[in-house]
Amino acid sequence: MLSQAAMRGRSAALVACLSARGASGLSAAAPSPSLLASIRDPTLLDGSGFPPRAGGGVPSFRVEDPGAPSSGPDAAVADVRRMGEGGRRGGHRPGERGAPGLEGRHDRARAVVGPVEVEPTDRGEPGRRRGDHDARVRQAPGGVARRGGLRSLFPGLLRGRGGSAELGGRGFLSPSPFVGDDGASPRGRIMAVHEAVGVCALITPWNFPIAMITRKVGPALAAGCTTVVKPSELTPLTAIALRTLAARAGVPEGVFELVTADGSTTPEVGEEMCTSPHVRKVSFTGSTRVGKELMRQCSGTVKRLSLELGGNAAFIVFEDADVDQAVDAAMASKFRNAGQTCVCADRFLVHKDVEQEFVSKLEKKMSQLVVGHGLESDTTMGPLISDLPVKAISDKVRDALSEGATCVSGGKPMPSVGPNYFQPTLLANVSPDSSIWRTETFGPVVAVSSFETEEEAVELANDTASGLASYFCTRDMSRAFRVSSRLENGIVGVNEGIISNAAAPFGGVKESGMGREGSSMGLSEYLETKYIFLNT
Ligand SMILES: NC(=O)c1ccc[n+]([C@@H]2O[C@H](COP(=O)([O-])OP(=O)(O)OC[C@H]3O[C@@H](n4cnc5c(N)ncnc54)[C@H](O)[C@@H]3O)[C@@H](O)[C@H]2O)c1
Ligand SMILES: O=CCCC(=O)O
Repeated sequence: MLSQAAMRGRSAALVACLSARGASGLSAAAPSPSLLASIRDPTLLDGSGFPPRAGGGVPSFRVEDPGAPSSGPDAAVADVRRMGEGGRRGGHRPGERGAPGLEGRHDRARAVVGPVEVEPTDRGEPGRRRGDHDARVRQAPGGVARRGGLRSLFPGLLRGRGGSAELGGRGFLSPSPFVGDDGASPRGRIMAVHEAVGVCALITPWNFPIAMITRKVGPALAAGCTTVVKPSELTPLTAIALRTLAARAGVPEGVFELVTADGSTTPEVGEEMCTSPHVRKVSFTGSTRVGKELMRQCSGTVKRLSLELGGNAAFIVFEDADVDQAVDAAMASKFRNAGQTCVCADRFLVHKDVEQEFVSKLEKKMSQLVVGHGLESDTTMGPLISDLPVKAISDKVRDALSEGATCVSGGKPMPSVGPNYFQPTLLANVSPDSSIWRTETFGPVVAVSSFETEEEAVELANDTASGLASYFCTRDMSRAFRVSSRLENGIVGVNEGIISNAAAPFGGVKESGMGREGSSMGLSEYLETKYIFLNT
């Protein structure tokens, strides 16, 4: 077990080491002018509370507002040189645990308000608003309410495990007598203690830029670990704002560090994190392709590894389903974040007896979606993250149609709204061999295929390498249990499309990854168990 001081040293060493390569390898994030103009509190991005080190030739990279009507003129970018700039000192008593420290501080209001103003522009999704009756579609459960839940959950769990503010999770787990194989009387005590894993490198995606960080940093800090976060190059601003708020709330330096990198330098930073002997754990959320590469890189130093990877969720509507309820669940699951959610329903399997009713009711609901910029008050579906997925999804839709699918609605980009928008799209008669069925879509396309028997539906749902989430709708309780246990997924939603919750274990099986986030299992990912035999 590393002492806290040693962990701090190592965390600092890691950051220094990354930073030493910074002149060539690290970049600073700078918002595009239109993005900067829409951020109500730019001081969240300027590093107040922990002054950035002077330039040092660190290059900057542009961060675009995905919802902007066009990319806009390439005017001078603001100087928001940031992070990853070396060898900071600082103390992290595990009892203090930075992220929970956000609670109850005078900064709390800003902690809630600030990133909301950054996040819709950083990644484009509309936020939840007061009196919002469309919240199930509009909401970001990666959004602020759940982030609050994640922050407060882990310290509570830690206390529940016998840890305390002072012990920092190192409370003894029920000592028990040691009895030898010969059955002789006890000759000692078996004890087990939880200890922090150590320095954790955390790599996160763009689609929920705050929640994907707090899901990792929250339990890591609660366990007494120190962290270095590398956010997506597409959404570094929310991470910077979060780090600024953490510093303002009193999280010591060296405990929650941030390294920003652009697309070209990211692999180098990732490799450093995965191969450094100082890093004891890597937790990655992102694509299966990158996750597999990081897993390979981590093998050299046998790191603890958590992988939250891609999905391709099936959504089954059985003949006994309440079709209205199924349509609501489908809307919530599919159109959250414009379909850019790892647990979004992708493959809709609908029993042939209710297919027509389901498709026509879903089409009607989809026609009510309002597509636009996330900061506009009536928007219920925002943009895709860039024009690359617009092109990829257009190609998949075109291929599906050429393979016999029919386009019930949508099917096209929306250049009049902006370069990154795609119509909410409903395809019927989709072949299970088409690429839109076989690979994660990450966009607002409902692909429907029909089935006749439960056996067939389960087989089609499981016929994929991914195993993150699946959903099904039924009014038959026996079927609910039977099908839940047969689906090869880490998460199953029954008659419900939104399944994320801070208190629930979130994660996948098969090629969707390993480990869980949220719940007490999310905390265990950052704790080692040490067995101590005390001969009495
Ligand atoms: N299972 C989950 O909980 C979960 C949650 C959110 C997103 N996802 C998945 O993430 C994907 C979308 O996110 P994305 O496009 O940001 O994924 P991505 O894999 O492209 O990027 C994720 C992160 O990895 C970094 N990265 C990319 N190449 C790297 C490399 N060679 N070394 C180190 N880091 C590298 C990126 O900069 C980013 O920070 C989807 O597949 C989605 O399903 C999964
Ligand atoms: O994109 C994946 C994470 C979203 C969620 O927590 O539901």
